[in-house]
Amino acid sequence: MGARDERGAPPEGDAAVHGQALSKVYGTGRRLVPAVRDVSLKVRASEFLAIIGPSGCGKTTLLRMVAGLESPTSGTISCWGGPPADLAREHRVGMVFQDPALLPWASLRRNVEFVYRASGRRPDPESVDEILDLVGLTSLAHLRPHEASGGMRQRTALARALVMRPSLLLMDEPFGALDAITRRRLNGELERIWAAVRPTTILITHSVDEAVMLADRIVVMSARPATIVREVTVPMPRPRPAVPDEAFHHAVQECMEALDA
Ligand SMILES: Nc1ncnc2c1ncn2[C@@H]1O[C@H](COP(=O)(O)OP(=O)(O)OP(=O)(O)O)[C@@H](O)[C@H]1O
Repeated sequence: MGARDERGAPPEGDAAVHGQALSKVYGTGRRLVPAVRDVSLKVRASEFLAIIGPSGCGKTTLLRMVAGLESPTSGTISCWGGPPADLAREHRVGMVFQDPALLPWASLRRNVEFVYRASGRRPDPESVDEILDLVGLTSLAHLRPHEASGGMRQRTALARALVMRPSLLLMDEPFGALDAITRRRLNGELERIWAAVRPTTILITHSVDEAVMLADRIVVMSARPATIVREVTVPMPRPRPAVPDEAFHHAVQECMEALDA
């Protein structure tokens, strides 16, 4: 596999993320927990991939291997042709979790700026302004997390993940704790924000509708240990239609069938 180039584009013919025969078994001795089994997947640069599957099947484990936070028991994983940990070290990975984990004493803006400080850099005010504008927080950036709504806190988490323009955006149930109305609104906003930045993205979600609304391709996993049971391509144009169309319903149906199989 070739070396990465500076623009973040994968070398010709390579995937941005490439996992080959990935397996992960937790534990030792007689207390082994197989979490992921023989998963091979490629994610193209600027592709939006969603992962769905039964609760506890191993989705987070797979994402953690892509992030370089967990080593596979067997198989290989590379990001832009190198080890995932290299990408993380270069601050080219943005992550969003269900819990936004913001600093409670700092304003939303300072929470975004903190990403720079945590990586030993000075905050770039222009980039911070730009990302706050993109996530719709400009006029609310002075609030502290406890003064903000759940949706605002999750928008802040998204701004933190995107402010340093990562090559790779990894999201693990980012809207799982939000009410249905806020979640739906944020899905629409995420699609708009993502289209403006277009990082290579992997989203874990329990919502089939959310996966279809946002992703170019959906990987459906089996019960634990997670294996890929189906890949569903979502042929809908972007921006995605506000009202679900036939292609939407068809993709949802395909995912549901794969989950029920
Ligand atoms: N650090 C760990 N040590 C031991 N077992 C673990 C560890 N992390 C996860 N597991 C186990 O691996 C399995 C897969 O967990 P994982 O969190 O990857 O699943 P998931 O599909 O993301 O779950 P959910 O949908 O509920 O978020 C579970 O049985 C879990 O208990």
